[in-house]
Amino acid sequence: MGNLLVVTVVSYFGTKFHRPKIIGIGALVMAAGTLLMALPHFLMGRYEYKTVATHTNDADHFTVSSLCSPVTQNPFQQPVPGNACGSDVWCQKWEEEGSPMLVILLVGNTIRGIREATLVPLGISFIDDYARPENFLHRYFLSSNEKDEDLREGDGWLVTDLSDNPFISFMGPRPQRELTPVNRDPFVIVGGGIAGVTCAEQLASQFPSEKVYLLTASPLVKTVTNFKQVCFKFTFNQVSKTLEEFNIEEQPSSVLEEKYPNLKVIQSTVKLLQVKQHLVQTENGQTFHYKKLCLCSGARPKLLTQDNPHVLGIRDTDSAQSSSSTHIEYECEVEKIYSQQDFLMSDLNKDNSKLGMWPVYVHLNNGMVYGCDFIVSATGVVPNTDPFLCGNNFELAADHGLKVDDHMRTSEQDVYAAGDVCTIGWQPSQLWQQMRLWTQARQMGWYAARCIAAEVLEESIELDFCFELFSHITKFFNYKVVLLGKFNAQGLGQDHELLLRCTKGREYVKVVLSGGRMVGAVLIGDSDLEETFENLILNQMDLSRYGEELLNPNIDIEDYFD
Ligand SMILES: NC(=O)c1ccc[n+]([C@@H]2O[C@H](COP(=O)([O-])OP(=O)(O)OC[C@H]3O[C@@H](n4cnc5c(N)ncnc54)[C@H](O)[C@@H]3O)[C@@H](O)[C@H]2O)c1
Repeated sequence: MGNLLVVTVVSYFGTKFHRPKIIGIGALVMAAGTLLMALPHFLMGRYEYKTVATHTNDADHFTVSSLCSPVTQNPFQQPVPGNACGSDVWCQKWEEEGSPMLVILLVGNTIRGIREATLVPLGISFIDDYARPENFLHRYFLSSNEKDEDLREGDGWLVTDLSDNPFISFMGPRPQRELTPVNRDPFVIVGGGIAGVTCAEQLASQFPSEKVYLLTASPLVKTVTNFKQVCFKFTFNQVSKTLEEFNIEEQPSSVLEEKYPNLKVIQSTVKLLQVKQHLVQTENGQTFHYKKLCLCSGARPKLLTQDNPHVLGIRDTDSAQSSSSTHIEYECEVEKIYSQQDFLMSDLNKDNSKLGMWPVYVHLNNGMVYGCDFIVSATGVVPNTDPFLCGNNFELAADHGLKVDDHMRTSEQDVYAAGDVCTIGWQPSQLWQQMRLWTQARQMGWYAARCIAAEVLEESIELDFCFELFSHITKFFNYKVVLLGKFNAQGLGQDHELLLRCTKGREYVKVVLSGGRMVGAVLIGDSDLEETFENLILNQMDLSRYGEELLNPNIDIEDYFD
């Protein structure tokens, strides 16, 4: 009864929590129920016989009669030596005591039954999730429908914590049966950022009859809205090849699940990955056996020091400006960060005692020392790879990202990666570089899903065109900003020239030329040059003869190159 009362609730909600803990709580409940069941034994006093079985000469014949009945119902009734029961008074008393005892027994048994609800569905599913396929217990628990159920649930469960061998010695030799293959979830994606969500959406729509699991540590997921491949007003029907604009919205996971019925979002941090077993485990105790896994766990701000609470991390402040209240130290690195206590005890304090008391001090490698209220560390990001590395053999890039090939595959089989967590391992095009930005996270998530699909469907796939030319559109102080190719002359050394055009309050245009060819551009404001420049960069047309005319505002450059 207890089992029936709670089994539905426990099976449904139990999986959302740490199952061993719930099973432990179930064991405590069972202990309480068992104690309650034992209670009448101590409350009732000595056991008194209410009936007696009398043996007659006929060996097979017993007569049962009530000792409480004043009237003998059976001619063969014998008096029971030492029996106090014979009066109506005593029998009445016994019945009065009996009913609460029965209630206690009933309640105890019901509470005890509750334990079944935690042990059976959660226990069996826990073993299913955690036991390795080659493990005998796994085989035993999952494939032995014909075996005795109590043994499976009870005794077998007790030895779960033991290793295989003692169990096998106890149970006898391993049955020579074929191992039932682990039922794998087709697609598992880790990370509810832009890369993970894009990948999950793409897979869910391409494989509507397959389950897609998105496991994410964050309570909200980041979704792309208002996506458009940039379309320019001058060439109305033409869509840009690489430029795209979209908004990012944080939304509850239910929005995704409603849109894609085969997509399930699990809000729990992944704490373990075993690539050999194709197994992912989350903090809430759930385990997923994947066919294809895509890791999109993003990156976290790189901190100058982990130990000081006065050092805060943010992702990017590329554009710190000097003002009367801002002082910038150029061409230096942080040598060391001191807490107040450490600083006062250090040698530096002797020469810098005029600095006064500050919560935190920073020593730069140009010799300068500053006291501060807090330090903002905006020194880039570190890919979130920690939970995936232990016991696996991922190849990492110099920036600690998971190295991926041109199909977004990591070095481990069936594991893909996209977004900030990965670092490209292929030779990039001359005009593209990896930067950890929204645009690339979306493109990589989308392309990773297409690569996974191609492999599942045994189709071939080419590196997507978005990796041909670096392009990024964003907003800065409400000005549209377009970055194209080697917009900062990255990797060009001295081998480049710059053309600039600036109209105060309206636009800023910078073009990077190398060998007479356009290789990059920065467009701020409403220049409307992005499509033309995208084409010029992709075509690699020789522009030497146009010189500075290229940015002459009186020339309609669109017509010029049409
Ligand atoms: N400006 C900002 O503050 C900011 C912050 C984050 C991301 N971004 C943008 O997003 C881009 C990256 O997108 P992305 O999708 O690669 O990363 P992301 O940082 O947007 O998302 C990573 C996701 O992975 C989840 N995650 C991390 N570790 C996990 C774990 N062990 N188990 C389960 N989930 C885990 C996080 O909860 C998060 O949902 C960046 O390039 C950047 O442009 C910007």
